[in-house]
Amino acid sequence: MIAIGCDHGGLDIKNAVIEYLKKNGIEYKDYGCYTSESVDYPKYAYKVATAVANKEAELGILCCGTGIGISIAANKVKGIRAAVVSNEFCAEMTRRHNDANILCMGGRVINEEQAVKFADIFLNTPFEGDRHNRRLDMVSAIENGTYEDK
Ligand SMILES: O=C(CO)[C@H](O)[C@H](O)COP(=O)(O)O
Repeated sequence: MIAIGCDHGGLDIKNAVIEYLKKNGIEYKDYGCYTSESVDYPKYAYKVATAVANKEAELGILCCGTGIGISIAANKVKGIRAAVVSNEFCAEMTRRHNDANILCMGGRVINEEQAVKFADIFLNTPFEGDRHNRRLDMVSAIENGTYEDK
């Protein structure tokens, strides 16, 4: 299951991605928001990030105006690696190298077609493992307060 959410700035691209998920028979849960009324992005970041961190969802997608605020908020949840993406290369590499578990995009930065393309790449690209595991272990150690700078 894919967890998806947005604020008012990301609503249109989120809806475009939802259409893509439906067309491709990909199971998803939409955590809101659902209208263009102004809302606060941390609320939706928290809902999607906790669903991913608790393994209720395999991956998440979050959209706000820039993708930045909602990624900052999502990354406060332990175990989350949320990445803002605005090109195809980064959509691919954040899965291959960073094992990102939430894709963040900005509705004031990219269009609906790009959002669907980046989501498609993100959802279909595997993590490469190998040397990247060592680096992600270091990231986890920073998160857990056990990192030793030597
Ligand atoms: O991009 C965002 C956060 O990074 C928000 O969507 C943006 O800040 C909302 O702005 P406004 O309240 O002016 O519509």
